[in-house]
Amino acid sequence: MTTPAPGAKRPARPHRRPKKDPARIVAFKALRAVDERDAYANLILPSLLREAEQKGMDRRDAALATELVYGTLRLQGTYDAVIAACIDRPLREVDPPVLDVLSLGAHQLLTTRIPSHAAVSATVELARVVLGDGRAKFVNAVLRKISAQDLDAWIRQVAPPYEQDAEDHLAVVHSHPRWVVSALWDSLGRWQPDAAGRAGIEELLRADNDRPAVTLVARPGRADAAELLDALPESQPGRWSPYAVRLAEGGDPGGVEAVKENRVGVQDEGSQLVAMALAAAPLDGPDRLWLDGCAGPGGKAALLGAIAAERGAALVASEKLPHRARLVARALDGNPGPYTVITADGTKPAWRPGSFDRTLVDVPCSGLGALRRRPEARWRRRPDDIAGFGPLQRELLRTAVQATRIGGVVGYATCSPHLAETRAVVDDVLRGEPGLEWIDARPLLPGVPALGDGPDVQLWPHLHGTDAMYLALLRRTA
Ligand SMILES: C[S@@+](CC[C@H](N)C(=O)[O-])C[C@H]1O[C@@H](n2cnc3c(N)ncnc32)[C@H](O)[C@@H]1O
Repeated sequence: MTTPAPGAKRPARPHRRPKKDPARIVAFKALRAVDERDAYANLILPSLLREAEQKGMDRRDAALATELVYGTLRLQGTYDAVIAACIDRPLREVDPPVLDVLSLGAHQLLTTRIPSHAAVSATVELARVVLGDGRAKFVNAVLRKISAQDLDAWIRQVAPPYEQDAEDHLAVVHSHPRWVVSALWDSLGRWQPDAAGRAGIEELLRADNDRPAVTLVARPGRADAAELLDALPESQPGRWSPYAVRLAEGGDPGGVEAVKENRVGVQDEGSQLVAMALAAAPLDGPDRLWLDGCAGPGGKAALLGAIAAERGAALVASEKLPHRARLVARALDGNPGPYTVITADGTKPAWRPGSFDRTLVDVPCSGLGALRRRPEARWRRRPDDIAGFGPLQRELLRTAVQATRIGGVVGYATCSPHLAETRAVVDDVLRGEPGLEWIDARPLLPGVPALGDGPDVQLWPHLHGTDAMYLALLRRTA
């Protein structure tokens, strides 16, 4: 081989086709769908994985794609701050697909164990496939800057010091919008005043970024937790609910026979506790007919239906949206006792006042209590959404009260700890309805610690290992 003479033009490198890496391509497609079409990662990813598996993607690649999507979405706020420090224009001027590739690269470099050189080269190859060679060069340059230091060093560089602006610091470090940090901190301070310092809020924000275990519910009368624990290696009993079983990491509920038979469902332990507490609230007089007024997709309805059946009571499960009412019907299918699923607007009741002995309204809310399950939700929500839910939440609680007989019990639940969606709603309705008595919910969640000073309860991911469910129980007295 002859060496070119000094100064001679180098021969052009033969064009090499980029290597297609199925895991990263799936991860990129999922991020695009979340970004472009407001898709939910937990819905879009399984369908993309199925498609890729049909084309030969193996389980290891599927696991990598899953980790890349959830990890990138969870720490998006932190990665955005790092990427912004590595480019010379505002982030909003970067094309969204380029930003998605950069975020995937930042995640691999700063949070996974993938060696830096492999993270950069695999992400640049991805960029060549999905963005083209020109933009891949830009990706390469930015990723090389990111790889110059580790996550801690980047955070020291891009987050304001805690002492200077605590909320902004926490927002960058724990990748939550600032207003969400602020709302969660207010609520934690209200419920856990002794554990709402810096350490407390950081534990909560960290818990939002942890992947939650998949929890099953053994619907009473149809299955029991012991049967599941025997059948599922490395599964663990629930912490608080006797019906709960936590799957081992990576466990797939779709493969569990009892889930296929609908005797067992997938349900966070916090949701199980809400249904159990409503069912356990003391009642004078008959206990025959229960209502779930906001039932879709049917998790709580299925547990309530099973408990009601054991007691000889019937359940009416009502849901406004027809497609969600169909999910409720599926969740209740095979329930051992009587039940009816109806499609109805809970604010325009399809039942006579005072019909029910127990009523649950698990109202539509911001979902700020389930951020660990829906990593993209925190970036979609806006502070205005909270006020937007308020009138409907109050109206649904008021109609639930009217639906319940005197002496009966109403449960108001949200999957949000935001004070404007929890205490403030119940306080307002109580002010306008003199015939209501607040029931202390704490004794109805036996063994569950750190429930505050009552009478309502707020669960927390970092303290209870559940979603941040809120529950108030009211008895109709007049
Ligand atoms: C938080 S979800 C309920 C979750 C359910 N309890 C479970 O555990 O599976 C709230 C539900 O209320 C429904 N909804 C919204 N507005 C409603 C209304 N006006 N009347 C009845 N249901 C409504 C939503 O469609 C949604 O399915």
